[in-house]
Amino acid sequence: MAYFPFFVELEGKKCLIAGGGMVAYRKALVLKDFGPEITVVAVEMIPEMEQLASRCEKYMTLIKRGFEDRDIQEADFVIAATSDEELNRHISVICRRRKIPVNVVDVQEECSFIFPALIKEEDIVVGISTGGSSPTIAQYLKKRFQEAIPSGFGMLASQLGTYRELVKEKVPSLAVRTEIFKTMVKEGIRQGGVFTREQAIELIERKLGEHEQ
Ligand SMILES: C[C@@]1(CC(=O)O)C2=NC(=C\c3[nH]c(c(CCC(=O)O)c3CC(=O)O)Cc3[nH]c(c(CC(=O)O)c3CCC(=O)O)/C=C3\N/C(=C\2)[C@@H](CCC(=O)O)[C@]3(C)CC(=O)O)/[C@H]1CCC(=O)O
Ligand SMILES: NC(=O)c1ccc[n+]([C@@H]2O[C@H](COP(=O)([O-])OP(=O)(O)OC[C@H]3O[C@@H](n4cnc5c(N)ncnc54)[C@H](O)[C@@H]3O)[C@@H](O)[C@H]2O)c1
Repeated sequence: MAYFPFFVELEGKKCLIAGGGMVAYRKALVLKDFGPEITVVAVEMIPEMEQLASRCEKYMTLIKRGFEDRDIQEADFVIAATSDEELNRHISVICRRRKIPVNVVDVQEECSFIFPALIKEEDIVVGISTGGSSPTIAQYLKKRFQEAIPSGFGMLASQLGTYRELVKEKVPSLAVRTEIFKTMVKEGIRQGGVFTREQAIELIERKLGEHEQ
């Protein structure tokens, strides 16, 4: 059965990662761009994890010791990535019991959520999953989609996001608003990923004028 891609706000959420090896590090690296507070509990950390934590001091805490059940108490979601399979399974069981979403890296039956192959361009996020059938296909599609996304597209989306309130305020009709947003995207792409506020205001006036006639 296919998995549904909920897009969840992680900013300020508490993430616990058990394990401090390369697999745990890769998860921390991906997640940090989505703003959760990450706590890593592991007997040993690879230097990459230490460096990442010192770069993201405010959002990452490293605890060097063995995992203890109480570590999940505050967590909004958990990733089990230790080299101890038995422990990873145990973490999955106690999280599920408390309805805390849990991912056990590479062990689908112990996951309540799985990781997609991910493309992130600022606020544009593409998550590709095969429901676990073939992570290699997910990775292959990611490369293809990455090539298909024009450069600067994330920046353009963020920019257009800042005009949404303005358009909603000035343009009462949903149909005209939609037309304006479509024109902004088309023009933004043509202009290499930029659509200025002045152009937005000019476009709003023009479209309002056209629809008055
Ligand atoms: C997308 C990605 C994200 C990430 O890991 O962050 C991811 N796996 C990636 C790569 C990858 N993983 C594996 C290979 C080796 C080739 C192969 O086995 O196919 C490769 C490719 C490579 O490394 O070249 C091994 C593997 N993975 C799982 C199993 C268990 C099993 O099959 O039973 C085994 C066998 C272990 C063994 O044989 O022992 C299971 C899962 N892996 C998932 C995600 C979830 C389902 C995603 C989906 O729906 O497709 C799920 C269910 C759970 C989870 O981990 O969340 C990442 C792409 C990275 C990127 O973005 O570039
Ligand atoms: N490296 C890979 O590419 C890869 C790929 C797929 C699956 N895996 C699996 O994922 C797991 C992690 O891989 P890795 O390469 O990061 O391993 P690793 O050996 O580099 O790291 C394992 C981490 O688990 C920690 N750990 C072990 N027992 C612990 C405990 N009781 N409490 C807290 N922390 C504990 C260790 O301190 C270490 O930080 C392994 O089970 C591995 O088989 C690895």
